[in-house]
Amino acid sequence: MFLEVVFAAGVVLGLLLLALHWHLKRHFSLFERLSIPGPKPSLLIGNLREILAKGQFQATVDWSEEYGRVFGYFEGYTPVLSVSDPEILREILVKDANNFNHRKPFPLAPRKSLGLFLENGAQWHRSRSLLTPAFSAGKLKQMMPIMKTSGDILVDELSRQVTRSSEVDVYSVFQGLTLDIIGRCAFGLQTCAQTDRHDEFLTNIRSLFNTMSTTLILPLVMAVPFLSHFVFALKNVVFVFGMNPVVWLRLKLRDIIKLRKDMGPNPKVVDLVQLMLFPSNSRHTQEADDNDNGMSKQMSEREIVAQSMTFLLAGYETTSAVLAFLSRVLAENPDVQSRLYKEIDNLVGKDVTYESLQNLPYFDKVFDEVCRMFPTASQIVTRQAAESRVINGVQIPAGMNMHANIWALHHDPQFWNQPEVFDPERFSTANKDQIQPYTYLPFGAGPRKCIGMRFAMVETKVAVIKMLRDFSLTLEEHHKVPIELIGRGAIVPKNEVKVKVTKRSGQRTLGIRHG
Ligand code: HEM
Repeated sequence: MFLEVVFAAGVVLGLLLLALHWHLKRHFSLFERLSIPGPKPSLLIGNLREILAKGQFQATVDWSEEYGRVFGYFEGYTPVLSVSDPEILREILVKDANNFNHRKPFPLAPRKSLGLFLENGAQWHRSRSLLTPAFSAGKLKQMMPIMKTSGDILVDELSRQVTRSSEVDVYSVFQGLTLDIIGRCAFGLQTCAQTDRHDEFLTNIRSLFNTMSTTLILPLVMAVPFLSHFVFALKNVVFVFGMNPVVWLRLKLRDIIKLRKDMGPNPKVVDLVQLMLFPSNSRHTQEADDNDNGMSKQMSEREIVAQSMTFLLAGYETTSAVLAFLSRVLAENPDVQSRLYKEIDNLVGKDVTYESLQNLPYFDKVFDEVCRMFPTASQIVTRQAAESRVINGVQIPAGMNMHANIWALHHDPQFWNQPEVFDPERFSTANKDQIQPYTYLPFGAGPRKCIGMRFAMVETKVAVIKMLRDFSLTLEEHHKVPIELIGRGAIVPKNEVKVKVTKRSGQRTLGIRHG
C-alpha cells in the first residue's frame, strides 16, 4: 500500500513537472513564436542572469546594439518588448494611447494606492486631472520664490565647500537642492537637505534608491512574481528592525498630510497637498476641467500619501541627475559654458523672473542636448497593451509589456549624427526642424508624458543661473573619464560627479542691460 502511494505521488509529481516544463518552454518561446529577436532566455529565470550581471540599463544598451530597434527579453518571468523605432513609438505613446494606457507593472509596487506614476485606467485619469493644475504656468510662477531661495542656498553651500576644496561633488549638492525644492513646492515640507547632509528625508531617500539597485528581493520577485505577496506581508516586520526607508517616508508624509488637513483649506496655497486634500476649494485650469469628467472626487488619505511619495521621489531623482550631467558637460566644454554665461548675463535681470526664463534660447539648446545624451528616465517609459496589435509588422499580443527604449533612440546614429558628441547646435532653430518626429523623447510622450516637465525645466534654469553667476566650472585632468551610470529606476551617475568649482572674480555686469 505504502509503495503504491509513493508511486502514485511520484507519477503526480512527474506529471506536474512535465506540465511546468511545457508551460515554461511555451512561455519563454513567446518572442521566437512572434519572430521578434532577442537574447535567449533561460527556462527558469528568463534573462535575469544578464540583467543581474550587468545591471538592467547596461544589459538593455548591449541588447539594443545586438538586436536593433525592436527586441524582446524576459525580466525574470515577465516578457518585455523593447522598442526604439520612432514610428512604433508614435503609435504606442500617442496615436493608440488608449490601448497602451497602462504601465508595465513594477514588481515591488504596493497592492493599493500606487500614485500617479503606477496608476492605470480610470484611477490614473482621475489623479492626472486633479494634479495637473499644480503644474500650470501660474503655479510655477508662484513657486519661483522657493526655487530662487533654494538657488541662493546652493550658492552659499558651494561657497562654503570651495573654501575647503575646489573639487565639489555636484551630484550630491543637487540632490539636496531638488529635495528641498520639491518638498517645499509640493507639501510645504521644510527640509534642509542642502545644508544638512544628515537631513532625515535626504538620508532615507538616498537609502531607498541605493537599496533599489542592490536589493536581492527585486530579482527574486522578477523571477517568481508570486513572491511579491510574501514581500508585502514581511515589509512591516522589516520596519521593526529599522530597515525600510519606504515605510519611514510614508509615515512622515502621513504626519505632514494630517497636519495640513487639520489646518484646513487655504486658498492662497495651491500646492499638491492642497489640491488633493481640498479639491473643491482649488481653482482648476481649463485643461483639468476639460479632462475632469466629474472624477476629481476627494482622495483618501492613503492615496494622498502615495501620490506625495511619487512626487517626492520623481521630483528628486531625475532632476538632480540632469543637473549633475549638465554641470559636468559645462565643465568639459568651456566654450559652451562661456556662451551660456554670456546669455544669462545679457538676458536675465538681477532678479530672476519666470518670464526671463522663457527667453533663453541657448540655455534651451544646452538643456535639450543634455537630455538627449543622458535621457535619465529612459527605463521608466513603459506601457502595457490592452488588446493585440500589429504595428509596422511587429505583432504585439494583449498584455505585452512595452519599453520605450529612449536611450537607444537618442544614441541611434541614423537619427543623430555622431550621437556621442555633445553638440547643442542640433537644437538650433534651423536644425530642430530636421529632427525626425519621435526620435527625441526625454520626457516621454502622449497623455502619460511627464507631468513635472516644466517644473523640472524651471528648477534647472534657476539653479544653473544662480550657480554660473558666481562660479565657473572646469574639469581636472584626472576626472576626464566618462561618467559611470547606473539604472535604479532613473539612469543616474553611479558615483560622485566631481567638478572643479571656482568663484568668479571681478565685478559682474549681470542685470545691467535688463536689470
Ligand atoms: C529632468 C527631470 C525629469 C525627467 C527627465 C522626467 C522624465 C519623465 C518621463 C520620461 C516620464 C514617463 C513619461 C511617459 O511614460 O511617457 C515621467 C513621468 C512622470 N514624471 Fe517626470 N521627469 C522629470 C522630472 C519630474 C519632476 C520634477 C516631477 C514632479 C514634480 C515628475 C513627475 C512625474 C510623474 C508623476 C510622472 C508620471 C506621469 C503619469 O504617468 O501620468 N517628473 N517623467
